[in-house]
Amino acid sequence: MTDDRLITTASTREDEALEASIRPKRLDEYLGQQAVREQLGIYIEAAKGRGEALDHVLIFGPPGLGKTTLSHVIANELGVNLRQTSGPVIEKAGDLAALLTNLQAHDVLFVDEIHRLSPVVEEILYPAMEDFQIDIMIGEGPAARSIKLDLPPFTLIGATTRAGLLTAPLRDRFGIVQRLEFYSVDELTRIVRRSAQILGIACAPEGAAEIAKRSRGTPRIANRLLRRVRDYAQVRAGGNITAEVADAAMAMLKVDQEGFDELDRRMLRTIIESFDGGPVGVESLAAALSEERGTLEDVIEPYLIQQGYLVRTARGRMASAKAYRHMGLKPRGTGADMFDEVPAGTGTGEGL
Ligand SMILES: Nc1ncnc2c1ncn2[C@@H]1O[C@H](COP(=O)(O)OP(=O)(O)OP(=O)(O)O)[C@@H](O)[C@H]1O
Ligand SMILES: [Mg+2]
Repeated sequence: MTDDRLITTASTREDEALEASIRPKRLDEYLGQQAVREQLGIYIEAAKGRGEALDHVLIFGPPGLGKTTLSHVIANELGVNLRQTSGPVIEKAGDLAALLTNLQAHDVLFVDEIHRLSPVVEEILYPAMEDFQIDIMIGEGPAARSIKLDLPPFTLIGATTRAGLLTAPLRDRFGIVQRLEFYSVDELTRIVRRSAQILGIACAPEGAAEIAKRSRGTPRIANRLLRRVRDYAQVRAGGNITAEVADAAMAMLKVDQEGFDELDRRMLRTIIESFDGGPVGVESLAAALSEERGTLEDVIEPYLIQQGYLVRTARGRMASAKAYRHMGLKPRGTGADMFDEVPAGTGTGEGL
């Protein structure tokens, strides 16, 4: 269902095609994520200086924030090959063993959706990460025996949308853990301007800013909106993306001032109207919206929470006063606006 969302964070075939040209390849083209870039820059330089493989890296953050991109950037900066796979694709221990034994010294093995590795496969990964060794079983039945293979020193880069789903032993084996944050409007403006330049799109700075503002803090969405606004500009406005053209295009696309689309608004409206503002459990909410729980948790709510529209409590999700106002409704007297006005940790005083 979410696949036809314009602002879906999942990548589409059109994305993939343009990907190659606009995906940053070096650390200095990777915009935003200041702290992550600075730290990784140091770790990479240090590992290269010592002539060692970079320590294993875990990257987590919501879809479309640049996990895959960053992994490629790291391999490029290290000057090594990157082999790419993903958790659900590695079915048998042997699949992983084949990947590992084909690596060259200091190569990067990128495992996307690493939280979806099967437990048997994960077991193989532990000694591989720790000692660059794997135990594999040869043969079956009574004749079966286990042999130890040495691996070249390599760097495992794992990416996941939710670090909470990783088992503790796996998580502990990553020396470097980086969390990607939603991008600021300024950062996204720079990303839009860079993409427009590469794709040869005439985009005024104010037009780029307008697109950036509605991109839900997410570069993938920013790049996609840029392409849709370009189509509109080409047909209706002589090809130039100004602030007004961007605004008109986005109105047509039904992306509102905050970058929310139908599904975001439906989620907020459902909490407010069907569940009296919450708290409502994520399962009930998913059922009411006919969406998968995972989609709500990974794709929709992180940004709503970060922006303060949604509050996650032990008893479920609640709409904040900001959400009521955004939907053109008057906030409830108690719970809802309490979360909006009272700074965290100041207790329950005010509203009650
Ligand atoms: N820091 C950045 N600077 C510029 N462009 C970026 C940056 N991060 C990501 N992008 C762009 O955003 C798009 C999506 O990034 P990417 O595919 O790396 O996201 P992801 O986190 O791997 O998403 P998913 O969880 O769906 O796999 C890419 O097209 C890339 O060009
Ligand atoms: Mg990815």
